[in-house]
Amino acid sequence: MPNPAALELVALSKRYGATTAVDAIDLRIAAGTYCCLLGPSGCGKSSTLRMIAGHEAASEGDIILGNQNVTDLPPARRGTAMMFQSYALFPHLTVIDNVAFALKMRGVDKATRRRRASELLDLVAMTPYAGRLPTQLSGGQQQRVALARALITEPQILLLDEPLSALDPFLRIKMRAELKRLQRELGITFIHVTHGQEEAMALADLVVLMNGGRIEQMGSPREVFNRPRTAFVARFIGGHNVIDTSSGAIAVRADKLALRPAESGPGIAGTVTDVEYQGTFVQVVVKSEAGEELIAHLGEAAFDARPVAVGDGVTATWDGAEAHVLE
Ligand SMILES: Nc1ncnc2c1ncn2[C@@H]1O[C@H](COP(=O)(O)OP(=O)(O)OP(=O)(O)O)[C@@H](O)[C@H]1O
Repeated sequence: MPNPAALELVALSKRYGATTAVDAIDLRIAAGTYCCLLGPSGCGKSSTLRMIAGHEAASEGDIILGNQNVTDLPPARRGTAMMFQSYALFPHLTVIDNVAFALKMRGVDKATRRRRASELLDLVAMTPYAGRLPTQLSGGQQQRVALARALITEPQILLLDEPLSALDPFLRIKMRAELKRLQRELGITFIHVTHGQEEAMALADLVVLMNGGRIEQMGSPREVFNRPRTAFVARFIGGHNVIDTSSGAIAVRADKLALRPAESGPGIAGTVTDVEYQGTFVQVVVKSEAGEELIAHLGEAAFDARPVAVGDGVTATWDGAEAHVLE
């Protein structure tokens, strides 16, 4: 693999007629990073990815890969490769011919093509399936072939558009671990579009959370989870309560909320509306007098020490140090 290069987006925008899908975003991704573009449907993740790939022209701004401005280069000359959600394998070609396809297009001789394709099949543990057709493979196997096919051009950056969304939950978690392993082994940059916050947290070195065509917050999963900048981030990333106080909105993690008996001092008074046992914790939903829902994740021992039931009056409290002021 060639030396991986850093990627920089400079005031990058995409407009479709009157719709601004991506609104002047600035982003720098260090070489060898696993980056997840995360956000709700329509926030501009795929448009950003397609502009990096060159499948979509930028309306404004620049895409710099290493020290080359690739904004106006065709996809094949950028040093990027894309893996699609549908895998897009050629149904009439065997697994090995699917993987070798890009090299054939580039006029590479047959022996070299076969050797490189075999190496990549080995990398994704698909060597025993080299002679099969795509229809004779499971979803997870098709995905491995699609990965091998994208990697054969030795990209500096692999772009993945919702790569796990077609898989069942069990396979999704298994393939998620494989993607991470592959990225670590290859040492190249992966940019992975997802709307799943759990997926992004599990995979990313860098989470880029988008909202309405802009970057709402970026950082390591722990930074974003522990220091959400806005109410949108706290809600989207989950596991937080967004609470309006007299001095503005704050976020408090569900596992940092404690429940005391009713009228036991400062806090938010409310009524328990739901109790769910979740194995490692008990989720208690409290409806405040103002009608807001608060979620508390109590450790099993803490719950057993002071159990609550639906209909109980409680006061939700938190340590001041656990309250994150939101913009
Ligand atoms: N080809 C297009 N023509 C017109 N509008 C488009 C086109 N592609 C995307 N859009 C619009 O641009 C905005 C961003 O779309 P984009 O596909 O980038 O979002 P996304 O975050 O990837 O969403 P999803 O998770 O649903 O794929 C949306 O409002 C979408 O409707």
